[in-house]
Amino acid sequence: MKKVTLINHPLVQHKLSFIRDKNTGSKDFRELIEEVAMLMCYEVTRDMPLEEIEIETPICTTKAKALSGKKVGIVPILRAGLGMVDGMLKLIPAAKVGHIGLYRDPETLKPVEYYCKLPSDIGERDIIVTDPMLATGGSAADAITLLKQRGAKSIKLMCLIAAPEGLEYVSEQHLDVDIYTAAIDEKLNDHGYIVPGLGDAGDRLFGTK
Ligand SMILES: O=P(O)(O)OC[C@H]1O[C@H](OP(=O)(O)OP(=O)(O)O)[C@H](O)[C@@H]1O
Ligand SMILES: O=c1cc[nH]c(=O)[nH]1
Ligand SMILES: [Mg+2]
Repeated sequence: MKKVTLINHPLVQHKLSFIRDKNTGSKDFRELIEEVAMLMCYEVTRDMPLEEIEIETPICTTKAKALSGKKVGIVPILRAGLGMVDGMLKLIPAAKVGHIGLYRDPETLKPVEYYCKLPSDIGERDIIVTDPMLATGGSAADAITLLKQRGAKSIKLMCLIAAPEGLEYVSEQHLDVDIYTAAIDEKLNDHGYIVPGLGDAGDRLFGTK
């Protein structure tokens, strides 16, 4: 199994509690997801390569560090993954954003694809797939398969809450993908929702319930 990293920074955990709370409305829910995504992005990009450059401070010339030109692609799984994009773009403004539209059929719980638009140089980018919820893992696994079919070679998955079932499924299907999550919850219920979870992330973000 590839690495699963639990991001248990106190700020992330604190904000996640308010995200889970059913009394948190859409405005606060959106803002908190954006903030947590930014904090998580800091960890997910920890292995970005650096190179040495020369700069001039007001005092003298010195060697300094800069990101070594490795390009990043952020790929949210629509809809809910969109909520994590702006926070990440604040830290990596040069990243390009691809979109994969999937919804989970409520009867079969299988993902259904309805949209895909990716940067043309996807194979040269470090891809971070975002989706707050990793439940059965079907949506994330299909999105990653699609990315690989389109040429992506370096892929990480970033979610907020993962069920053990989803972690196992994605890890089995994609041995080469590291997964980052802020929580590993107990289980799925009979409708495929994460317990305790946060409910339906897309509906809470966009007020569609
Ligand atoms: O791991 P899985 O069992 O596949 O479930 C997780 C998926 O379900 C949710 O999306 P949903 O189908 O509700 O679409 P939405 O984001 O448009 O609401 C969620 O955002 C994930 O994409
Ligand atoms: O708990 C869950 C499971 C799938 N999708 C969600 O939005 N929430
Ligand atoms: Mg939804």
